[in-house]
Amino acid sequence: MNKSGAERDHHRAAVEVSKDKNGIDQFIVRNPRGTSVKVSLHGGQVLSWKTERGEELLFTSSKAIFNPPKAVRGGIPVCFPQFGNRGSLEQHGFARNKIWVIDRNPPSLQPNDSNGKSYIDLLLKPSTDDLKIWPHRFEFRLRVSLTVDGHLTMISRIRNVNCKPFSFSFAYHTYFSISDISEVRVEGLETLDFLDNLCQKERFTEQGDALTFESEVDRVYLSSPNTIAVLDHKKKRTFFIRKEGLPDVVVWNPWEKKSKSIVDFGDEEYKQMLCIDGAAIEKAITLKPGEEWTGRLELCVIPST
Ligand SMILES: O=P(O)(O)OC[C@H]1O[C@@H](O)[C@H](O)[C@@H](O)[C@@H]1O
Repeated sequence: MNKSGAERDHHRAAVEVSKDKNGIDQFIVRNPRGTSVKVSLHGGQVLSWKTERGEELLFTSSKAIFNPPKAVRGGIPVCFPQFGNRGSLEQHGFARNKIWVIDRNPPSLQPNDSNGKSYIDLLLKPSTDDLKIWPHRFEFRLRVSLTVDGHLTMISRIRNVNCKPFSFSFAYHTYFSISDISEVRVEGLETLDFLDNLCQKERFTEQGDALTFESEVDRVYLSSPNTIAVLDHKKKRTFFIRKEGLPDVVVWNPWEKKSKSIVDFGDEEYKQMLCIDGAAIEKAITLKPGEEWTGRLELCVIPST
């Protein structure tokens, strides 16, 4: 067996397949230290990211509805080809509400991406019904991988396989699990401009301090640095979000009143979650025929004092 074949088998051996209660395949990608990521074919959604001690790093609502084709409240659903209600499609686009397929013969990783990673590739292509509401042929390859040190990387490659250009927006809608929203601060968004979804998407400028939370927040920060940190004082851990090809960052917490209006979300659960999404929203991505776009997100968590 040549090296790349052996390497591939190693990656495959690290992936376990199971079915959710609706019979839809989900995959658990493990690294040698026991860190794991669970990915569902439903929505191409990451549902869980656990440390070697079994600690869950992503939030999923206790009221989440596992009823395809609806996306599950939590984890990391992918918003494509539209973010939010900025367009004529359903909220956050259709990708999160589709059944994806697994690619059993994925192309090999870039040399700098292959070091000790276990990974899985999911694919989405538009159905005839999708083409009626969004008439653009695309191929979406989502690679979810885990390094030996437990870093979770998601790489989306979207290719235009049509004969005319199309444009889209995109977000990795990441629900971080936190101790308490009042104990958390976000660094990396200071002094940036943002569009406030709570004020008709009006543009404001953030002040010089790290973000802390004391009421509902629903914002798109523009042209952000490529590293953002979420510091959780009570849990004594910090999430680092590193992104490429994703200039914007969404910050969302529904707070008390909005939480009560979301059916698949507990009244008090806003305290234990914070969505920080690597995204491309303000300036739509346009692909000419044959062109491909890549959006990369790397998440890691480190203990802090
Ligand atoms: O309930 P959904 O469709 O998953 O969206 C949740 C939230 O997602 C956020 O990203 C949006 O900025 C919010 O406006 C929205 O309420």
